Amino acid sequence: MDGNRRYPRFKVCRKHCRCSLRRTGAILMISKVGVIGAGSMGTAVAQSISRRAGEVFIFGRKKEIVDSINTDNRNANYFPGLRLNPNIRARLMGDRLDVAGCAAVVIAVPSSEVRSVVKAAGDDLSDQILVTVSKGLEYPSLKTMSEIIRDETGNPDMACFSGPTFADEIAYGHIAGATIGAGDDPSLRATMSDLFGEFILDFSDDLRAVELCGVLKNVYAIGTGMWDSVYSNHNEHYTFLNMCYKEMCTFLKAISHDKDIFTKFCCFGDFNLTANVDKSRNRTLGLMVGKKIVKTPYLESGVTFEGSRSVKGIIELADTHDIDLPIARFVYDVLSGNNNVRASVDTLVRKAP
Ligand SMILES: NC(=O)c1ccc[n+]([C@@H]2O[C@H](COP(=O)([O-])OP(=O)(O)OC[C@H]3O[C@@H](n4cnc5c(N)ncnc54)[C@H](O)[C@@H]3O)[C@@H](O)[C@H]2O)c1
Ligand SMILES: O=P(O)(O)OC[C@H](O)CO
Repeated sequence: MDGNRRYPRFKVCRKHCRCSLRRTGAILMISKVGVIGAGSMGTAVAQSISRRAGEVFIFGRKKEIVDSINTDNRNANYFPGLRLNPNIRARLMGDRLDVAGCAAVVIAVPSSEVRSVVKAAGDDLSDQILVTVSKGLEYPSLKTMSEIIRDETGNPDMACFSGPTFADEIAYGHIAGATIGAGDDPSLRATMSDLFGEFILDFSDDLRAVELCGVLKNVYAIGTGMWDSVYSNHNEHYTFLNMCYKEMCTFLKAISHDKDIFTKFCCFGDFNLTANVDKSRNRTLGLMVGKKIVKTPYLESGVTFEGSRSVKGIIELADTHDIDLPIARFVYDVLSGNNNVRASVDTLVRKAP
């Protein structure tokens, strides 16, 4: 299906623009947005935003991808069949990031790279609105992406975007819901609504908790894949899914002041999507390790398996709140080389409260 056909080229309204950004009293247009990361999520988000903004610049580190976007309006590595909107241009990341004039910059690289990318950008990212879509937890600092970005840029204008949002489906313009995690500054929320106006949005003022939902759901998606590699009946699958969600919510209850987080897109929706749908890399990793199709270590594959990188951190973070996460520990144990998945799964069943 040609996703471009569903959205006529966005016309920048210069008079009564609904997309005006009202920061610090000034009326700004979404004339220019930066996206760091030319992988699947960076490209997808750029395509979505380009339907609502004047220009979108993708900053990539691979010359062939930058060239493919600029000469052929395609990201040949990630979406060879998708024609990118012509107002998307790509730039090679160099010593400086030329993000001057961008109303917002979206950070869409794997979580393990976020600190080095924003550190390298230094002052270039100090006065834009920064939005992270990366779902991970730094180890051993146990910091979320927004905490890392704030550390490195000193910029307080931070938000995150998280929900049941497979990149390819975003790129082709299919309906999706997402949670914006941001403080309660109404102008920041308004900017997010403008940028992500294609999505059904809900909001949380607990940015960290929204980010942790994205971390947790990846871990439990791996776990569900492992479980499903052993048990294949529907009752079994949904029983485990329920056990995972309960464990995730126990942790969130302890750390979040957002009492409604459990019903938001970043929590229920993203957990279900990632744990249930084989398109998920995290679920697929669990299935493949469980079925012994791949052995650990598998990280050399270059595939972005976020849950495997953050599982140790999430267990330690829960420990600091005196919370035990037996399913997360099971995931960590199997990923660390315990390849008797059936025995570990059976232990989980026996220990279930
Ligand atoms: N793909 C999805 O469906 C999806 C959806 C929501 C959120 N996310 C999150 O977005 C983040 C990125 O995932 P993705 O799916 O785009 O991964 P990806 O593997 O498709 O792409 C990652 C991109 O980042 C680039 N990159 C890596 N290190 C870099 C560096 N140091 N400097 C510049 N570029 C660098 C790679 O070259 C690659 O192009 C992850 O945290 C993921 O959880 C992904
Ligand atoms: O493919 P996954 O498992 O990295 O999941 C992608 C997104 O996070 C889904 O919202």
